Amino acid sequence: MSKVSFLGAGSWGTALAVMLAKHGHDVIVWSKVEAEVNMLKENREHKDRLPGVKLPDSIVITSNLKEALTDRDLVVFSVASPFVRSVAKEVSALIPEGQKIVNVAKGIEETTLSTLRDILVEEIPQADVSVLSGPSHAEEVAIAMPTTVVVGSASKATAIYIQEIFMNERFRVYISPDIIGIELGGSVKNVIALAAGACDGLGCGDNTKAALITRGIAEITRLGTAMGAKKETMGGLSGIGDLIVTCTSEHSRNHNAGYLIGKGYSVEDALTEVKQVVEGVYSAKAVLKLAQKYQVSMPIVETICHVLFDGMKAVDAITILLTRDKCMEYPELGWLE
Ligand SMILES: NC(=O)C1=CN([C@@H]2O[C@H](COP(=O)(O)OP(=O)(O)OC[C@H]3O[C@@H](n4cnc5c(N)ncnc54)[C@H](O)[C@@H]3O)[C@@H](O)[C@H]2O)C=CC1
Ligand SMILES: O=C(CO)COP(=O)(O)O
Repeated sequence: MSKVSFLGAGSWGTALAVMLAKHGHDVIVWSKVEAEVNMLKENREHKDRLPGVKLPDSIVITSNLKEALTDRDLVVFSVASPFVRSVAKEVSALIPEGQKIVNVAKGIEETTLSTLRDILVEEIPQADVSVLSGPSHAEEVAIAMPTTVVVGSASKATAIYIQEIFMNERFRVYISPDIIGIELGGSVKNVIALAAGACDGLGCGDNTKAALITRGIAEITRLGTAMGAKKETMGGLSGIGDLIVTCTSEHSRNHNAGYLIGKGYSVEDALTEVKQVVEGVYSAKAVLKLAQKYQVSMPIVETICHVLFDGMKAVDAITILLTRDKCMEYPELGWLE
């Protein structure tokens, strides 16, 4: 059994911690948020995020970083993307050479366009940093609904090490060397899910949702392959798999925020209403800047940015997307003349 610490005790960190503890691992959960630590200690339950899911007695909750980071086999980064850099800076001096870290958050840093793993590698250069992603809502993982994810790592041995820790009869873990593909899929799908939610809020139908998912994965694939990701990963769990669940699930924070925006809420009001982190809002501008940098067309991302940041109405966004210049579905196919 392994010694695993979680940095970040939101719904995802808590759900994974509960799962690992139930499978016999020695689990410590740390949070920067004092109120969260107190609530978890007092109630042995994350009342805000995962009501009804009891923390096994074996889980240690702490606000002491030294306690959380001494002699651990694996450190899981489960803070929301806007806090990955600050937490990484704070913990770096306590992380030993070769420490295995796995990031489970999804996002792109707006100011640097760095992926979250890039941030961890930059701030904690002595660590061996991997990623875990896929269609996996915390609410379902916490109650052991069958779920599949993929771990991306530069080293096959590390990928297998992390796979061994997380895998159980209800949580299947695949491994892959395509770290950038996994990270981009997980980050960009949140932006597309905002659009899918907005369409639902406007009362659009299943055709619209299918169109967004299909053209969404086309955009993710264009950006991903331009940045060195493999096409296969875009058709995998961290690509189309996560895009489908985020665009369709009642649990999705991004879909729910988009839905409210489609209903006419301001972005601010929608975020207040959803309460938990809506990563697509934090990543949208970064994804658009990446599209410009790599000169790929991402019309859905561009249009949702106008809705989020320039006051465009969601209903007008649909017209704009549908009336763009006529084009081929996949221009690279061409015709043999
Ligand atoms: N909730 C889910 O079903 C899943 C979430 N994810 C990803 O995991 C990440 C975390 O998501 P959730 O747990 O849902 O978010 P959440 O909103 O439930 O929790 C975020 C956590 O970040 C930490 N945090 C908040 N403010 C902080 C600060 N100032 N400094 C340091 N840490 C702070 C806290 O522990 C907080 O609970 C996100 O990137 C999300 O996309 C990935 C898969 C599933
Ligand atoms: O990434 C997720 C599920 O795989 C969570 O998506 P939301 O943040 O939209 O809930």
